[in-house]
Amino acid sequence: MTFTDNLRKENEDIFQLIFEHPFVKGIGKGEVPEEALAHYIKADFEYLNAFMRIYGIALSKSKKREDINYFHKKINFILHDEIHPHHNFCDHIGVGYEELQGHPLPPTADHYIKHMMYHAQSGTQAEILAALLPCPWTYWEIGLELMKQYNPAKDHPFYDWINFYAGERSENTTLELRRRLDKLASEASTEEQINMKDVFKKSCQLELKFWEMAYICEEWPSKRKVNN
Ligand SMILES: Cc1ncc(C[n+]2csc(CCO)c2C)c(N)n1
Repeated sequence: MTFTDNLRKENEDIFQLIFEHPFVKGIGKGEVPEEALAHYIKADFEYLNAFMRIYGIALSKSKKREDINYFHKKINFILHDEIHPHHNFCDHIGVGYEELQGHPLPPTADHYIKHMMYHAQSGTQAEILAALLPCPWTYWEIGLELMKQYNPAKDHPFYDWINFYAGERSENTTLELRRRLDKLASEASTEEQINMKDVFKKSCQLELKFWEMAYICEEWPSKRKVNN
């Protein structure tokens, strides 16, 4: 069993909670409240910006040309392809993508981004990849799960979203990141491996909390909101 096989096994409970989350199930059923979709896009646009910056930090810590090329390509993929699923949600609610950009981050998205950013700034390449991997991995498996359970037809409102994440490129992103993390783990000390496991688990937990954040339209507390 590889290091990342073990990571997956140790976090089976969180993966299941993600598949069972009402937002995720709602994508499968084609029924997600409009406010939840808008809240998700507002936070996720900023999340993608942060993700690219973190790839940029990983790039700046790379010694090999091949690694520099890898992170460069991954930034490009987010810029030009990862936005398609966002457009699917925006089109469904009839709101322009630009309207949902530049909003402040709700608490959970802020926490998730700062968690990744902390490990990117202070950690080894292995630690950075451990923080990033749950992002593509949980989405790929969500895509597969929704495909299996709902087998959406072309007229399903989230056909594009589900097909994007169940597809080959989503699989390749996950498998490539796993391969890289497995290699780094094989060269890491036991202490470093324990740290990588903790970082990976926290990102899985924050993936779950991100869905919940969007579903409940989580906001920072303020007097105005408490009073009315
Ligand atoms: C909270 C959150 N988690 C994961 C994704 C999906 N995602 C974002 S960037 C990327 C590519 C990684 O190379 C993938 C799969 C998302 N949109 N939002």
